[in-house]
Amino acid sequence: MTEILCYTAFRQLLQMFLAIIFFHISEYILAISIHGRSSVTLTSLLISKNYLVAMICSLLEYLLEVYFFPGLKEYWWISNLGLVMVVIGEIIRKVAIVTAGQAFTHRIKIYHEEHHKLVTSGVYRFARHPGYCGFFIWSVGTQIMVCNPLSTIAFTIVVWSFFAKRIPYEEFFLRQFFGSEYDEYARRVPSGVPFVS
Ligand SMILES: C[S@@+](CC[C@H](N)C(=O)[O-])C[C@H]1O[C@@H](n2cnc3c(N)ncnc32)[C@H](O)[C@@H]1O
Repeated sequence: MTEILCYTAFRQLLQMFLAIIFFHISEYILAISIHGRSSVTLTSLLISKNYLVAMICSLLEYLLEVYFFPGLKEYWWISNLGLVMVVIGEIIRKVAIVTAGQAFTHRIKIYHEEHHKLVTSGVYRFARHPGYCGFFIWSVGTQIMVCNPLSTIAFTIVVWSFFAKRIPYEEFFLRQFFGSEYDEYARRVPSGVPFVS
């Protein structure tokens, strides 16, 4: 039992830490390579206080469950499904960042800059918010990967609610910037986040 527990905990926690480290460092490096070092701050690491609290809660849940209910962590098909979600979510998000290029800023633009063009090509042909779609899949995937039932539900609700508010706010400005071009784009392409129109 100790052996299984050690192997399971070691592998799942290692996968989670690697996923998190890779996500944040690649996000920062991409931001620097697209916008230049002088325009990028540490906020591009995307590590907020709320995010840290969520990750610490998920780690606590993991440690408590691996101790009290070790059997819960042995559903490897569920854990591997989470791993697949992490990889797919990461790919979708990074492809979105590269496709949008300079248009992809971590802070929502509220003033139209001349070089800001509407991106509707590549992955933006299939979803208006592939970056958010990718993050949603990635974040929920991290919790499925470590077989954390409570955090899976909590992450789904919290991340979904965050995007359900952020998307209309972001689109309010996109409609101001691009007018009917954005209306027409929004009519034909889904948001990419479930149940957000
Ligand atoms: C964090 S990025 C997220 C982009 C997009 N919502 C996504 O999930 O891929 C936010 C910035 O992207 C810009 N943006 C969002 N969709 C865009 C599009 N289709 N074309 C150009 N800029 C876009 C917004 O103006 C905002 O400043």
